[in-house]
Amino acid sequence: MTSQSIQGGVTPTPDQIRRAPKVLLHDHLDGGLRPGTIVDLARESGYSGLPESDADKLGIWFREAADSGSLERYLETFSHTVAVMQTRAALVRVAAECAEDLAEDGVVYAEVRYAPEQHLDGGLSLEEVVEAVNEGFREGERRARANGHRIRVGALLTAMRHAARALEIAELANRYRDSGVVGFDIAGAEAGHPPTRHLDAFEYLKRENNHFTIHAGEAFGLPSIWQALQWCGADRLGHGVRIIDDIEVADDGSVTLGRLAAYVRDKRIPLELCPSSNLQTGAAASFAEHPIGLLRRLHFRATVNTDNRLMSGTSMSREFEQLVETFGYTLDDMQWFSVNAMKSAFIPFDERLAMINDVVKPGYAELKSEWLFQQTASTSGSSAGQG
Ligand SMILES: O=c1[nH]cnc2c1ncn2[C@H]1C[C@H](O)[C@@H](CO)O1
Ligand SMILES: [Zn+2]
Repeated sequence: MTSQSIQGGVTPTPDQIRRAPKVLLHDHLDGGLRPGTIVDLARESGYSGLPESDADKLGIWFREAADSGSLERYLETFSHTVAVMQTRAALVRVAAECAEDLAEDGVVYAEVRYAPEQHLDGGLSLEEVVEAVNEGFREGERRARANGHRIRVGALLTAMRHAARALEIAELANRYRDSGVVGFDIAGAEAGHPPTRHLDAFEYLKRENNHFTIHAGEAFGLPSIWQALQWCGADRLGHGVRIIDDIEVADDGSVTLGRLAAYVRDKRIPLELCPSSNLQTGAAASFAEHPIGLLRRLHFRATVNTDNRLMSGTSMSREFEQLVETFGYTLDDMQWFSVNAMKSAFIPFDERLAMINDVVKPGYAELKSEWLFQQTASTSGSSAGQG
């Protein structure tokens, strides 16, 4: 049953959280496979390295193995998902199911990322990888629509920061920018792999007026965020959660921002926050202690994301359920995060605006009106009883 929170907003039920229009900017294709699909694809391709052959047990294995407190060990689990994503058919299936699963969870717009260079072992070219994933996303969008859900999915092409193919992948992203690819990213182990090693790729994208985000401020702190913004020119920060290291909260509750934190807030740099993932890699100790609470209060351009649904056993709804439970967030807070994310998307301004005005805001208005009607019904019910 819906209730009214102390802030005066409406505290959403789990069902309302699922139905609320959500916007996702940070989700890895190879971190979101259905366990049953991994088992199927391993059987079809002859991959014998899976730690479990039963889908339920495999799902648990991923969550536990990723729960190590270290980003490096978390990333090791991707060897199994990447291993079964080496053919055109596998990529189409995984991408289609990704779009379907997100739509089923009430996501209306998503940017899903993957590293094309990790899907070449079966003989595909970089172009064939991108085209297979695009085809899968379009198929998933169609199937979602047939099931009464509308979603738009754009791809972000990731380059691995320990490798040396960033410029090549940036060029690929640019070539497909009008065909399903909306931007570029770098990911992988952060410590020891500064983003400035890939300056040529970022400078190329800037010259092309293209968009990119950089994983920064997750396993490594402020220097990584500073480089991503001030040397590389990132439009958004993948995680960026360690910006908290530049924010001081005094005993009396007063807050002082350092120069970098002030810059991030003043320039409205979007933070792609991924709370559950951060708990697993050790970037935060608990939901209650996660910096998202403070960053939201201080009006940073904070967004809520899944990162890797398989490894964290999560979804957008689950992330929001925990935020609602921990911080008492209301439908207004959910709308604020969703509008923030939509404003920060890499699609053109007019399309972002249309999503905000025609999809996101009406969706929340409808959920809030459900609450109003429930209130009216219960009030008139009780007065009828009294009268
Ligand atoms: O949270 C992350 N930080 C850094 N790298 C990550 C994270 N989640 C996934 N990756 C890596 C592993 C994947 O194979 C790759 C492309 O999606 O991106
Ligand atoms: Zn990530």
